Amino acid sequence: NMSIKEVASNRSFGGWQKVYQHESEECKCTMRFGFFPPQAEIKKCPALYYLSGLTCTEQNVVTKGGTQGPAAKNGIVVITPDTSPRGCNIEGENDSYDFGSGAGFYVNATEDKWKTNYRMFAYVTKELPQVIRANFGDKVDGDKMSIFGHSMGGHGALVCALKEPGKYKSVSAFAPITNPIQCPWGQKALKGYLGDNIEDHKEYDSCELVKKYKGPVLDILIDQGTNDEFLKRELFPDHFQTACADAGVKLNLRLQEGYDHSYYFMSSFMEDHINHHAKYLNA
Ligand SMILES: N[C@@H](CCC(=O)N[C@@H](CSC=O)C(=O)NCC(=O)O)C(=O)O
Repeated sequence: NMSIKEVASNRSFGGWQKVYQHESEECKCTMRFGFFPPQAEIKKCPALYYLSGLTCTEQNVVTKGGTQGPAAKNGIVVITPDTSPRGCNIEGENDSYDFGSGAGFYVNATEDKWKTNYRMFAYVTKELPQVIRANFGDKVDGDKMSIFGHSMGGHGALVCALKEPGKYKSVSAFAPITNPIQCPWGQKALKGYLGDNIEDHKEYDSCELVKKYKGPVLDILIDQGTNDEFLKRELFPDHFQTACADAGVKLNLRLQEGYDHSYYFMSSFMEDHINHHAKYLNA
């Protein structure tokens, strides 16, 4: 079932910021996503997917990310999925901010309790692009996709690009969780969704995945605030920098003086990220 229902529509920067909902086959629940097609009436636009962080729905970036202006300027559709399945009645799904609802971590879960619904990797990389193609074939150029995200969503974006070589024309991230197998947020989520085998966790760890990446040349942009309250405990951009250097993958890691982990930080550099993707999407 590819049908979608509009739940919000607001004029913005000459386009329309939409929110849709649909019944997801992968997540077996109703999922929402933001959709901003700036020049829908004029030409088919390439698509840029944005993955949000812990506690977010599709709303956070729609209202605070500042994506619409730069997306309109570059003629890019921005698609912003939710961070997890919702309302699945799984025991414990709402118990913590960093696991379950709002914290899908963009994996395909294998643990019994979670595996039926928590399939955010398949949802983001396969189902949602199919839904977009089926509903907006006239608005969106389905062959041109890129991906970026924040924190848990920065991890998600890097993992999607590294696990699906060639699917995305470019990738970038704000303050990503780059080495989840070594940080508390990542260890909790990967153990909870995937079980105890560390080899399975490595399949969703950017530092591990970049070591064996064999796809088209990547040019990764990462912005990281130096006053980010999660930098030392959860994010480890230096680990990813070393892993990229060892693997010969181009990474532009920019340390932004005084910025924290919030949307104030991201909205400050949103235009740079969308310009980065435009270079590849509009080539
Ligand atoms: N003030 C925040 C603290 C936690 C936080 O910064 N959450 C981030 C994602 S963290 C990693 O994935 C976030 O995007 N929060 C939502 C927001 O709109 O800022 C909080 O209490 O959420």
